[in-house]
Amino acid sequence: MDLYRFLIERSRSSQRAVLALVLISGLSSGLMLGVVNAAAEMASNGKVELRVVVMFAAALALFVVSKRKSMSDASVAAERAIRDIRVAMAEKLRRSELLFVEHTGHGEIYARLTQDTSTISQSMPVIFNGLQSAIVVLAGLLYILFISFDAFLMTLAFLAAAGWSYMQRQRTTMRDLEVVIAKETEFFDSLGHLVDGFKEVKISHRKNDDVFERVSGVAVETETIMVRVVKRYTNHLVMAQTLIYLILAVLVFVLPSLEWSQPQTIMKLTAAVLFLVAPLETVQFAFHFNLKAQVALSSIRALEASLDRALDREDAGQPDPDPQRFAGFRTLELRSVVFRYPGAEHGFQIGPLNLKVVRGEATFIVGGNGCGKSTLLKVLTGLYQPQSGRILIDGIEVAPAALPSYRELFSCIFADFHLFDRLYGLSDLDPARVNGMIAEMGLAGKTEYRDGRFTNLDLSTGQRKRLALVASLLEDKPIHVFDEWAADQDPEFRAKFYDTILPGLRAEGKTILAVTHDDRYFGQCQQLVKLDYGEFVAVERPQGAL
Ligand SMILES: Nc1ncnc2c1ncn2[C@@H]1O[C@H](COP(=O)(O)OP(=O)(O)OP(=O)(O)O)[C@@H](O)[C@H]1O
Repeated sequence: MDLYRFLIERSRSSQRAVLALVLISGLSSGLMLGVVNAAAEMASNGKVELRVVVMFAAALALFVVSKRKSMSDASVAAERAIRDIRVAMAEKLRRSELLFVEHTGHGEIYARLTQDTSTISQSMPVIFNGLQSAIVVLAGLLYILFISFDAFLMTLAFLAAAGWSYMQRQRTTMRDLEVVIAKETEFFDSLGHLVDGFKEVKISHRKNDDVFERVSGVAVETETIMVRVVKRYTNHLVMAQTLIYLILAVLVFVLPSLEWSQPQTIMKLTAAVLFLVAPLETVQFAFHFNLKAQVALSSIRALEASLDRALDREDAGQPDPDPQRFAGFRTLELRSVVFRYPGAEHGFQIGPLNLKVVRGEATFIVGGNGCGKSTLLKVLTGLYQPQSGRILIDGIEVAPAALPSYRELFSCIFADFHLFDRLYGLSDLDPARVNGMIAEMGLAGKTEYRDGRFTNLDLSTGQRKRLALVASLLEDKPIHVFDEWAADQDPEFRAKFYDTILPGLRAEGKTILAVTHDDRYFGQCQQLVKLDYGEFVAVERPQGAL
């Protein structure tokens, strides 16, 4: 039922109007059967009356109008459904917590938003067509009932047998389709590894073979299940058609031997049963697509439910964050903050941590690999919410509802930053100023800011970081966060970063939080924080600090 509600909600016409159109087109088609049969009978008696011709024309006109309108509504509804799902999911995705997105495979999101949505959209017109055909079948059955009760009972019994046999298999098919959907997610994931890890794959033929085997293996598994599903479907289709032909056989071979049967009645019944063949096939087709669409919709709903659970409560349903709310801050503090990664049995933990960051100062964070420096930055910037402890601005706790505004304080270049081709979130930029900054970063001739986007992002890691720095400086936020920014720079840019850029930012009143290993530049910070296994082992003012 979820699927029907979903389809009808997105139809242009009201729910009743859609059902009325389906009913009218089905009934008008049934009416044509009756009229044609009546005309045939009249023709055999020598004259076809004008009223029959008029009735046929009226039924045909009704059929054309209602069929066209209902089919176009179905297609519009299908496109609307895709748009609705995609927009709603993207909306939920952008409001969800970072941890959820980090832990959800890309394959899961892509498969739901591409494969499953198109399954639903392709199914919708077929399902609407199936509904109309079901009405035609119903009208045909009524017509048979009108001619002969025995023939009606027989046809009904045959159809019920076909329906019952179909229902028996439906659960198995549904389970198969669910497995196919899971396999498709796996396929997207393994394909993602092939593309993202292309260098590694290209350089080692054994790795190449293994990854390819995984991709093709999943494709073969999907094929095997789909072949099973399609075979079951075609078997059923053939069986249902065979039943129809059996009905015909009974009509033409058995009924004439019965005393009461008239040749004209048998002719009419034969025409009526033949008339049912095509709509019955359409109904079966629609059942098959209905099953596929239902399974696709359930998997979309499952991802939607996960997104709802992962909704960043502070980000959802709130007015837009206010970037100015904390912009004039003097101090930022962590008090007894503890953050632990959920899920894993011994999830990594940082804290309890106490730290005070003063406006206009630079805090450098140092520590060994995996000691929690990036995690600390995500907690400090409000991207991860601590399990306990508080974040204070000027001595006042940042309430959960204020977190989105708090996050607006920061401009970050994380170690795994994403370089956008456009300066999203910035408007009225002077391209000459942007290009001047690009030149200062030594990127002139490599990329350019033109027509609102960077002309080239195929840069070295260090160059990409420099371009990210241009974007970050343009954002003009009160706090700059750098996660090992200088690690990929040559000595010249490293020196420029520590000796010119950071002091320049401080001179503008900006606060700096930087993860670094460059001990020769520790004199450029006012606070040095040493982290070990998630705990601070030292928080000090380095010698020679300015
Ligand atoms: N999304 C995550 N889910 C679960 N555990 C994570 C996640 N991200 C990081 N970790 C774990 O947290 C620990 C600290 O990682 P983090 O990236 O904060 O360290 P780091 O000090 O920045 O390391 P590096 O210097 O190597 O960048 C690691 O053991 C890592 O496995």
